[in-house]
Amino acid sequence: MEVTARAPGKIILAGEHAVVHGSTAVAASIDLYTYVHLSFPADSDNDDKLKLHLKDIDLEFSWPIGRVKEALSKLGSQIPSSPASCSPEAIKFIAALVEEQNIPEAKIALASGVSAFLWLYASIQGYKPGKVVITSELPLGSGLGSSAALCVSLSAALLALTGSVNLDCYHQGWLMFGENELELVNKWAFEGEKIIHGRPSGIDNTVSTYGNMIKFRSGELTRLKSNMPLKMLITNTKVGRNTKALVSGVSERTVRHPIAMSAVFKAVDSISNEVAAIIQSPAHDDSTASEKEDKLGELMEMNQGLLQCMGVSHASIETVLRTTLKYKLATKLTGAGGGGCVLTLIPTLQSETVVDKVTAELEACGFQCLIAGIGGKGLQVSFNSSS
Ligand SMILES: Nc1ncnc2c1ncn2[C@@H]1O[C@H](COP(=O)(O)OP(=O)(O)OP(=O)(O)O)[C@@H](O)[C@H]1O
Ligand SMILES: C[C@@](O)(CCO)CC(=O)[O-]
Ligand SMILES: [Mg+2]
Repeated sequence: MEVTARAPGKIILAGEHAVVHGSTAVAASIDLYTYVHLSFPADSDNDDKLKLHLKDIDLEFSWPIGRVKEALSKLGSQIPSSPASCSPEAIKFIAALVEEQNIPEAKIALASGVSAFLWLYASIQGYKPGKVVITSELPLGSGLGSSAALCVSLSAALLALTGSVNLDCYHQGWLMFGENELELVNKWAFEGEKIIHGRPSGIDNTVSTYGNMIKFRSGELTRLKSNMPLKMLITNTKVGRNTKALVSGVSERTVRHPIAMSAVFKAVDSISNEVAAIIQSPAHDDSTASEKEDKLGELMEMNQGLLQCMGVSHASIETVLRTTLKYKLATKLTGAGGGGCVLTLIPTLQSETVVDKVTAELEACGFQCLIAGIGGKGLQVSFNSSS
């Protein structure tokens, strides 16, 4: 038995960080995916290992399944249908299993992803030998939700082979889960995100699971029906950063300045609600379409100012802002900030020459630009071994 699951990355149009503190945020999936392939050895193989291959990072891990069982079974068994948090005690046992693998120092950021893998695997599949191969089209640790795409695709592949999922409809070899299964995957993915992020709001795993465009507040999801074609230039500053550290930095600032920060979060909440309303409102002609784009651009600039207030901008992000401003284009960071990726709104009537010029100028600074499709499908699985 084998399965492949894929889950998309995301952009946040408004509300990152503030969403951790109860504000509304708006996010959309993008057409870059993380793929997880899960297979079990045949009984005749006599293979008693749990193997993890991070293919594009060129790292392979292997644990005797008895070793995983010895480390984790003292904590009692998990029930696949009841997502549970990884306790601090379990984190310690898992950290020991990861340490045994001697991840090279330059790739040590992957340790939290491998820990999330071990927790999700043992919780959903128990102590069964198996092999997981992961590939990703997303840049890791860059604000495009690589951690959530990993946790969603992994939880889905693991749950798909428990034999208790309903498959909803057929789409070019990729199948979609039913509503109850999506909810279960999303809950497990959130538990994985907790291991990687510390204190996630849940927006990244939710948009990766459900796809399209969503409004999210305090764990509540509202699906948005976009009435606006959106084109965003995504610039990867290639400055490495870590979502966990940035999220805890904002929390520390909130402890130091509770009243000021609460006003900032309230302003972000209003911006996100306005962004959601603009995206959903119909445009009757070209002029209302361009008015909507102007408003959206202005709200993105306002949100960026407030993110700077929270302390999550970065010199590289400011360089992107200055560069795009020369072409009168609105820009904000996306995801946790501190480097990573930045969004620039490209108005539908914008000439290609301007897009080419701004891209060339950004790439001359050493950044990497891409235009991704926005608002596509969320999680999908395939039982076809060739996909
Ligand atoms: N394909 C993958 N394989 C292994 N680990 C991964 C993979 N994708 C993500 N991770 C784990 O997630 C970490 C990056 O997560 P982080 O939340 O910091 O960034 P992000 O999710 O890309 O951005 P953001 O949370 O701002 O959207 C990596 O360092 C690694 O531990
Ligand atoms: C920074 C943050 O708001 C978004 C990261 O993509 C963290 C979270 O919501 O979990
Ligand atoms: Mg993340």
